[in-house]
Amino acid sequence: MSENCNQNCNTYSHDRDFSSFSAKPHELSNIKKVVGVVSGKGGVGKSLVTSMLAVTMNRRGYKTAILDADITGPSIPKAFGVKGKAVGNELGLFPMKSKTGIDIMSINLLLDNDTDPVVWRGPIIANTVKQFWTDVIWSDVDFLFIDMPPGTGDVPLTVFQSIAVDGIVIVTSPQELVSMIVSKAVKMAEMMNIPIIGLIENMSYFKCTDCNKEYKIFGESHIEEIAEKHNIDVLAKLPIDPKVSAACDKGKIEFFDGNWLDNIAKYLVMENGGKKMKIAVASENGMVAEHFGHCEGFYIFDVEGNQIVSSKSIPNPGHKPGFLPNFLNDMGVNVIISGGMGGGAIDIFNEKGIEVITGAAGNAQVAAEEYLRGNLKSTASVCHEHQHHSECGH
Ligand SMILES: Nc1ncnc2c1ncn2[C@@H]1O[C@H](COP(=O)(O)OP(=O)(O)OP(=O)(O)O)[C@@H](O)[C@H]1O
Repeated sequence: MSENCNQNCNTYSHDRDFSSFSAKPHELSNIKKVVGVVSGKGGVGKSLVTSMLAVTMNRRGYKTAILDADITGPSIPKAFGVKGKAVGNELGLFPMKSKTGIDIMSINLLLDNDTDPVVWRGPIIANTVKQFWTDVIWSDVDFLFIDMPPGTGDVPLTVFQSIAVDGIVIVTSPQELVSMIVSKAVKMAEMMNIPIIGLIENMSYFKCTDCNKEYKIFGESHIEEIAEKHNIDVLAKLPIDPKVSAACDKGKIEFFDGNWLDNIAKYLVMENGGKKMKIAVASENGMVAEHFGHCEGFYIFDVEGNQIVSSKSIPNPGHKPGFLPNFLNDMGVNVIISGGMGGGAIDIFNEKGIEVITGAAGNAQVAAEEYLRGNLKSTASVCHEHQHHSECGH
């Protein structure tokens, strides 16, 4: 890790230097950035945030992976619906792939029975995590997210000593204890000289779907004051969302709908120097089309380093159920922007790991540029057949 960095620099751009860590990654691994997700105490949604971060970056076209270091409470495979046993050969152990291509390694993918409890002592747990780093072949990973063991005790400390983590995200919930818990996590990061990317407050509020009112179920948040005290950023506030917990329970976290992690995604993209991606905009006379399925054509914008470097316009090849999302996926599109879109098309895009932005309007290129600046948020609006006479691309 760079000598120039201290915990206050709030950046995690480091040259990969593994010399000061006790464990080296597998020689066939190629990992660009390692982001640890920590919590001062259990049950605040650390695993959920880890999963959503990996999904969010995967949707942006990055190769992402999750190392489930929460050995005694491994919940990542279940959230992704990944079952079975990870395989290995004489070279090493291979992670298992989620439906949208996220690499996952977890103790639950090695146990005979995933309901077997892991009743190991701290050093064995820490050693297992170390092996997930040294013995697993993580090939061509842009972002490896580590779901850290909960708390700030011996096990996470040993893991941090072993693995070259580029930065950590601290997950909290809005409770009285938070100030103390965050302080502990910050101190741990300081001791290890690991940059803190920022704070994520989970279960921040609950939004009533009938009246749209927000209720602070766990009380008022003090996250801003806490963040200011430690000179770190609040990157996201996640609501309590029954759809999210249902998605976890059904193994479908990859298909969550929500843009709560856009800020942190933007930050990670910038820190990675931007990247190549393709944005498609459903268009009508150069403007964002109101209805995806029956749009005139698509602008395809090639992006490098967060800038549009080229664009082309292609006619709509025809509207058949399910056809267009697959067509755009085959073109390597990572993001689709439209006015409205049918639920069926949104589901297929989500399954393919393509980010969907609906509710956009105005000039097509400006919409793509606004997306890149982080200013274009999806309204998540779904067209229904009766509203648009089946024109939204079901
Ligand atoms: N914002 C949320 N909305 C709805 N459900 C949530 C939310 N956050 C977490 N949950 C649910 O709460 C449970 C605990 O979350 P999770 O496993 O992510 O916590 P954790 O901090 O990793 O726990 P531990 O530290 O014990 O491993 C899960 O069932 C998850 O689906």
